[in-house]
Amino acid sequence: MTEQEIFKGLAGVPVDYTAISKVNPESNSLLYRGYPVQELAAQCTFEEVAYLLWHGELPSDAELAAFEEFERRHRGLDHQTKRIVDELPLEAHPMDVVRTAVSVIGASDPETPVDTPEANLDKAMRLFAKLPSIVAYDQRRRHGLEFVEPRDDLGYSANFLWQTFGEAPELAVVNAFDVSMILYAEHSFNASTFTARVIASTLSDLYSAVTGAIGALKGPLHGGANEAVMHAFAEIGPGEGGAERAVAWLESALAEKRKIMGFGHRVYKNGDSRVPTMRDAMERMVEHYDRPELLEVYVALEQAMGERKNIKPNLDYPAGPTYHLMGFDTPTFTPLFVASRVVGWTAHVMEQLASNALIRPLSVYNGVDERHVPAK
Ligand SMILES: CC(=O)SCCNC(=O)CCNC(=O)[C@H](O)C(C)(C)COP(=O)(O)OP(=O)(O)OC[C@H]1O[C@@H](n2cnc3c(N)ncnc32)[C@H](O)[C@@H]1OP(=O)(O)O
Ligand SMILES: O=C([O-])CC(=O)C(=O)O
Repeated sequence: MTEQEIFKGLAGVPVDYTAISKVNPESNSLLYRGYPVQELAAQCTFEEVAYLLWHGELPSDAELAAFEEFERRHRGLDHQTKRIVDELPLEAHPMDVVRTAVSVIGASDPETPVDTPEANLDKAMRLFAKLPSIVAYDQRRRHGLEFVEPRDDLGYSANFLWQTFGEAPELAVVNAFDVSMILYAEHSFNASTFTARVIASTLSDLYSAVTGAIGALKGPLHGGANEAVMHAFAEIGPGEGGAERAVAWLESALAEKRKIMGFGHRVYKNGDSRVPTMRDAMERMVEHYDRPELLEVYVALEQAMGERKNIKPNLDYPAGPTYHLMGFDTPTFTPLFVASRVVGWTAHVMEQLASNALIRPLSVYNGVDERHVPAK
């Protein structure tokens, strides 16, 4: 038998072009439509960045105003979606809830089969507007709290925090949250985006692509890692002496051959381009909530992981503690990632459809040789 080379996990294999973002591990940079993500995080709102990712250009004042008006008008949750969310068990993982809610929205939308670029953009913008209501409400219902109606005098991030906590959020918190949304929005052919593109390539619909992408994001090797980071912090435990406990925890986790969540990356091998910006936001939140012990654990674990394995943090490492400080429940962290990445997923669905080829790679068979059912 001749040995045929295979590319396990498609590692290092380019499978298509994209004009949406450029991940460059050599220069440790990430560009959205040509703009460095750090500049966008410093100077733009998440709404502007979403517009950029979908349209390819930053919006003019009039374009932004029209998009913001659309987004604010579509924030509410219809009765049917709310009723179905209410029927799901309170123990259901929030990723399962958000996946189901997107599926319900798709099943109820008469436009689902219409796949013109205009119809898909409209669906993408409506999903973008509705996801905060779903994610916020799911966290609240687990605490026995009612749905909080959106406020159309607030921008996307301020309203997201308002709908989750039912209190007017402080500006510093809104800014840190907005930065996290911008950083999470897009990252080329990661596993969930590739899933969305595979689904789109069969000429299925945009909601199916997003539903599948949510399933792919849930896993701890991908988006589920932001939640898993906080499980590690919980295992390390609160209180004084966090740095020593973090190092001891790491030693035993590595001895048990556990993967340390929030570290490592398929593409970046010298650190994730988004981490310094997210870490700044996290440090602002540590100061804002006066929780220096959390930063102590963060720094100790990062340093020990560098010394023991020479593996650097990815975006999920600073994002997890940031969301924890803001008051989000740990299982809500990955749905926050969904609310942001829906922009990237839907931009990729539209890009895939604009120049589609069915995605269908080959496999190399290594099962038993041909054989025959014995004659009876
Ligand atoms: C937003 C995002 O989705 S970013 C990714 C979030 N995921 C995580 O944080 C999960 C933890 N990280 C990992 O599991 C990995 O680093 C991945 C899945 C992200 C990337 O994996 P790959 O590119 O396939 O790297 P691979 O798994 O081959 O790692 C190479 C070596 O580093 C080790 N390694 C990589 N990451 C880690 C980690 N987080 N903890 C411990 N060891 C690790 C591997 O065990 C492997 O060691 P070996 O050669 O002795 O077997
Ligand atoms: O690119 C990846 O493989 C994972 C990642 O960082 C992301 O999706 O943001």
